[in-house]
Amino acid sequence: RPPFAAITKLYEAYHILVRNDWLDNLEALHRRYGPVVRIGPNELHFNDHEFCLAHHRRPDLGKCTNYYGLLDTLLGGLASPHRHTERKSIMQPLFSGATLSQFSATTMNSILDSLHNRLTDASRAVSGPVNATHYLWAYTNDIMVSYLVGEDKGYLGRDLQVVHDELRAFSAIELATVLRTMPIAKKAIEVFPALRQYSPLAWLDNLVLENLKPMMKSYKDPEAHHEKDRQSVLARLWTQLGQDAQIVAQEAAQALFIGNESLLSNLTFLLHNMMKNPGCIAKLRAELDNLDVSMYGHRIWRDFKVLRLLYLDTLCRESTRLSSPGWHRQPRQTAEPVDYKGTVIPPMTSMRFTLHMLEHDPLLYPEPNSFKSDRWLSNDAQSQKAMASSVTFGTGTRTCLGQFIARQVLRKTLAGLVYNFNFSLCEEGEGEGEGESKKGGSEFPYLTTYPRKWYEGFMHVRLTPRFQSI
Ligand code: HEM
Repeated sequence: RPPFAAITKLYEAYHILVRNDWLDNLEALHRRYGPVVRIGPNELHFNDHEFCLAHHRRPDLGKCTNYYGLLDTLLGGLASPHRHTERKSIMQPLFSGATLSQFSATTMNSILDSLHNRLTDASRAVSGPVNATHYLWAYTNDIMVSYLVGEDKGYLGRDLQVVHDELRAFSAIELATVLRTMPIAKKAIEVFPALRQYSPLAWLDNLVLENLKPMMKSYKDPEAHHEKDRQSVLARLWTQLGQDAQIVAQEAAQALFIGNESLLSNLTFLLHNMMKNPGCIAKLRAELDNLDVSMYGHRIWRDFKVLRLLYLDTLCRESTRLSSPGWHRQPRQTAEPVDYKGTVIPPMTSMRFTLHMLEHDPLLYPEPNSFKSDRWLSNDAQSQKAMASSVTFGTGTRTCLGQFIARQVLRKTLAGLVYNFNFSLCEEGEGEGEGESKKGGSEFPYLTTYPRKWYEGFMHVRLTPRFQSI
């Protein structure tokens, strides 16, 4: 089961790079063979929600380095649980607590103002649809870059198509697949690190290094010292991660890379789900109407109470559940043998599960492919179990570094958009400009996370302001 997978990792490469049917194939294998299937020479894939969650709580699990490719010296890919705990204890406070609250109440709000202004202009000036993918991409980059390097690059104020085309790191998943299925490609990058310059991560490395250099100078030369240079998250990473430029640059690039694309994807799903479920928009507006708009006008993201709205929260939870990408597995291994329902799994076997499959578990989420945000409203035992079993932001000790930022961005942005604009989805193809892609096969190609270049798809939205003056 399946014999080719037992011999070579090219089985995986074939289904991802050639057939482009990895998730469908995986689901078919589980239907045929049960909850455990072999997907590589030393790799088992599990579709057993309870077991996966319990297993991932073990403190001795390591990440499998071949899967995490270029991330394997960074927080997101460090194999050793001990080294990961050390690194996380340094990095997590920089992505939560006071640092995040300060950012959220100042810069994040200003960037939301910019998004709002730009969309207001677009909704008044343009008779046709807007390319929401371009807007959201510039917006998520403004958020992530300001958070990391402490400087607002103002992407939302520029030509949005140029920002999108220049900055989006396409084909990253293909690169990851090549690195994990063809170890020689990974070795080549280890031996010749300069090759990374030709990877989708190059622009991020350069952006971080460009900001790291003046900061390093500020530490070396007290004359060039600017206090601001030492307060950014990047500066704090620099001092706290042992002033190692390469590690700092790559940790920051990793956070930018994951953050940009996952926020874009999640915001796109949110808007898509709203437009497909207009009843939810009406209910959300009723909840938003309870806020006191006299203080902030229509800029309701400035009201911290937005982050406490229950219905808004359920919409975000449901949309994030549905947006879990099918390519993302969670491979872990341990030096101990593992008992799986009476069968002993040898030490160092790579044991994996796919977030998407657990997030679509029909036992926990009835009608798993439907957008049913009310499933998060109830307080009964079934809902509590569903809540506790959610793996949207990962599992065990290796949960998402950016989950607190992400939660705030999703809630504030959705509230601001729904409160201030009427929007509807254009038919596929309608509003597509010259040179824009429609490839990709799926009904809504813009929902693909980390797409290939030319296969990205764009979400076109018809937008009108809800209020006369905003
Ligand atoms: C809604 C948006 C997001 C979702 C659904 C999400 C999901 C995830 C998941 C499932 C993992 C675990 C990956 C694994 O174990 O292989 C993870 C890890 C990670 N995420 Fe996110 N993420 C989101 C936003 C962000 C943002 C905005 C950032 C940037 C600050 C970020 C940075 C990271 C990092 C650095 C890790 C590795 C953490 C570690 O291993 O300790 N994520 N994320």
